Amino acid sequence: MADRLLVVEDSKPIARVICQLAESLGFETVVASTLAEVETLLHGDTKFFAATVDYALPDAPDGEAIPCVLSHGVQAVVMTGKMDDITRQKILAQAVVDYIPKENSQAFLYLKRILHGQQVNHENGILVVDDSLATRNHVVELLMRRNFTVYVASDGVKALEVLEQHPDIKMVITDLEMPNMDGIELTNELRKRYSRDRMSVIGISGASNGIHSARFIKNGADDFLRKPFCPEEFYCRITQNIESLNNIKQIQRAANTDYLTELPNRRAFIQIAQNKLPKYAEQGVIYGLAMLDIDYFKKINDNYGHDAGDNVLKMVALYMRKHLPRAMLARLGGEEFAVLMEGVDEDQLFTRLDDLRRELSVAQLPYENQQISLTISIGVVFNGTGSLASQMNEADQALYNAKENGRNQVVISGQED
Ligand SMILES: Nc1nc2c(ncn2[C@@H]2O[C@H](COP(=O)(O)OP(=O)(O)OP(=O)(O)O)[C@@H](O)[C@H]2O)c(=O)[nH]1
Repeated sequence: MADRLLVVEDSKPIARVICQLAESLGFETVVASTLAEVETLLHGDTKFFAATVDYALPDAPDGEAIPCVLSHGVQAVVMTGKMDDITRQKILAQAVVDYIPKENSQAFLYLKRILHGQQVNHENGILVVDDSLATRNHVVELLMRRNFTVYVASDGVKALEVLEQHPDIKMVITDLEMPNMDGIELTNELRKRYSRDRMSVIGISGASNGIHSARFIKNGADDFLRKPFCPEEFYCRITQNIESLNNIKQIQRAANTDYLTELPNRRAFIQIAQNKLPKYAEQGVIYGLAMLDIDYFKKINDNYGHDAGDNVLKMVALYMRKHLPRAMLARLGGEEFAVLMEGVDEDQLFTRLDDLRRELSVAQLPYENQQISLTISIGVVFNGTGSLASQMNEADQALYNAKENGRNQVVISGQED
């Protein structure tokens, strides 16, 4: 069921814009235009994930809807036309997610970013390291408001233990002075274990000069906060660092994924297989490497068009996923795919690949109003001994033999006769 967003807003056009952007994020929206309506809704059975709260309403001109929403355990993002410092202080003194001045259309883009963050931030684990319980609790409370998954440790040594147990942690916020292992030593240790594209480190210190920020950064931290910090600055730095980690992850994923089939591409296959082969040899794991190619694929493009060809490539990838759920699959390029499968003997591997071949050979792949039939050829190396490149060549040679022998077959290298 969709999460529900309460939109507290007396201007109908603004409420409509907020509802549209919230619905584009998958929220179900309920609008209230007065404090009285808010109270009625919150006393009812409807559960709300969060609320956007207009600061001034006809029956609540001075932000009275904010404590009302918060007292019902609903997170509030405040939208305000008032920009003065007293209003800002008054809003920030309450446990709101954020406040957004309604100055221009940027405000709505920012709101969308905040709401999306509230939906997905639980996927981001953040470790807070501080020996002061008061500071730790303050930072934890700020992070919880933004729905992050939060862990705590009271010094560097304990922080490393927590990190071992929770691989989902993406960010460490660490104080400088702590017993056993201080923030600088911890940052150093973290950088030995986690690269910058895997983990973000933010240092915190109360020192008034700039020395500590430079020390943190030079020891591998990504950012620095000076105590006392205001919630706005804190959130800006956290969000920016988390977003850049997630952007790097997305770029890495795009660079390693075939856009059409969403299988790993050649680069990813080679990288992963090159890591796996020495481990298989070391641990005596049995495995097979196969090259798979669609027969006469050019004719499919010629007869049905390039889009139909693309669709066939996607369908073949789906059949491969179905028959080889535990194998590593990849589209190497064009109409050529690769399979790396561990823990199966030669007969089992042959049977799985041949089942895939057989099912595809009798399938009628639908495309628009047409049914497309095809066959595939597969070349396999079982428990190869050479480098990945030489095993791929060997599998390619077996594939070539499968094509030469009439296509629509699986050939295991060394068993051609
Ligand atoms: N639709 C589509 N076609 C592609 C794509 N990449 C490569 N091709 C086409 O795949 C075809 C491959 O043709 P060939 O290498 O001659 O091989 P084939 O027709 O499958 O013949 P055999 O492999 O000998 O059975 C070419 O026509 C390419 O244009 C793609 O991403 N989408």
